[in-house]
Amino acid sequence: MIKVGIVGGTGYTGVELLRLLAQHPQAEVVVITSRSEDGVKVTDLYPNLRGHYDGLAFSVPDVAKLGACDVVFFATPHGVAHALAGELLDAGTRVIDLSADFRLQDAEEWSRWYGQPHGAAHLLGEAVYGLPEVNREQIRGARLIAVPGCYPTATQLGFLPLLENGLVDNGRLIADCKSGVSGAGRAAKISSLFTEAGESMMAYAVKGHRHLPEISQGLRRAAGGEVGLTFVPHLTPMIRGIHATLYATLVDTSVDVQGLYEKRYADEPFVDVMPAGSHPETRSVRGANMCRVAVHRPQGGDLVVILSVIDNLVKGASGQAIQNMNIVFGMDERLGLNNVALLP
Ligand SMILES: NC(=O)C1=CN([C@@H]2O[C@H](COP(=O)(O)OP(=O)(O)OC[C@H]3O[C@@H](n4cnc5c(N)ncnc54)[C@H](OP(=O)(O)O)[C@@H]3O)[C@@H](O)[C@H]2O)C=CC1
Ligand SMILES: CC(=O)N[C@@H](CCC(=O)OP(=O)(O)O)C(=O)O
Repeated sequence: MIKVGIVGGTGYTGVELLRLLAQHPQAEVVVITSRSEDGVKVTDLYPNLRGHYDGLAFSVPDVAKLGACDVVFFATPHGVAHALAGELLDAGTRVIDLSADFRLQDAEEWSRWYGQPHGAAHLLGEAVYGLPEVNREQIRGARLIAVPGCYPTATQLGFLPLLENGLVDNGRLIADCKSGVSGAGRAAKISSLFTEAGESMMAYAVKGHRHLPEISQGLRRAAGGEVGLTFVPHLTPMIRGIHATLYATLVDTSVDVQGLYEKRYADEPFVDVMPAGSHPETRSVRGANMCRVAVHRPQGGDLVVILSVIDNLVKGASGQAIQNMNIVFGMDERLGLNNVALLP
């Protein structure tokens, strides 16, 4: 059994880790932290977990206890993993970070976007970006994994086959993305109130969102050179889900884009290429570790539109984190991960 610790167990991604790990045959959660719920039983706060974590209570983060785990997930705001990851790695514990702390390879770029100094730049050299569809070999055996963000997962999986094959104008990429409100975390915020977000939709951070450098970094790697990306996130009145509508201009209109996507993802357990012209809905991935993509050529010209949907809390965070854990420890990548959505 792999002994698991979770830092940030009361937040949305922390609880999603608990929900998914409850069904993992090779992993046992032995430490779960919360500063605000210290001493509270997990099942008292989250009755949906009754019968699974009955003996487990939240405790304040303690490096000695966490360092006795085989792997520690960070489901915390940025900066927390910077402070603790080094000591855990020294203790021989693997670290899988759901925050953005180790996603950008350039510490200065990270500081610019996150508004604080990078707290662990010396660890960036060994941090592996945990997008299995790109980095599976590097993830195997890695000590430190940076789990991609939710918008970056949907956007990169949608664009990758086009960029890897040099099929589009890399300077004119557009990602028009919508997120459910759980993407903003569980902490109280006026913009997340039901009365604010429940019946409204808005774009935000059009001038520049912190996922822009992360997505661009991944797309540059795929394209083997510079890319020009416009990324506009939106908040929509749903709890879970990311819907990415991606636009690119083909440089060769004779290519079979649908066939290319089917081939690229044929062996990927968590990417589903739908029949050409499909309209994947976020509810078709709700609760599932799955990205569904669909290829469109609206006017049959040089415009290609890719639709990509994920559950932000599963393939966009906790499910992908567990997928990484499975690969790191050499297990079947699909263990504990249901890829069947809750709703049709
Ligand atoms: N929500 C989403 O869809 C996604 C989130 N992410 C990323 O995952 C991370 C977690 O997100 P989410 O679950 O939504 O966040 P939440 O705000 O819902 O939860 C944050 C958790 O971190 C704990 N925490 C806060 N500050 C500290 C601290 N200084 N030290 C230790 N623990 C702390 C909180 O508990 P307490 O205060 O009691 O200690 C809480 O359990 C973030 O970095 C987020 O950007 C990534 C992809 C998708
Ligand atoms: C709807 C909403 O607010 N979404 C969050 C992004 C989700 C996320 O958790 O991203 P990181 O892990 O990179 O911080 C936002 O736009 O900031």
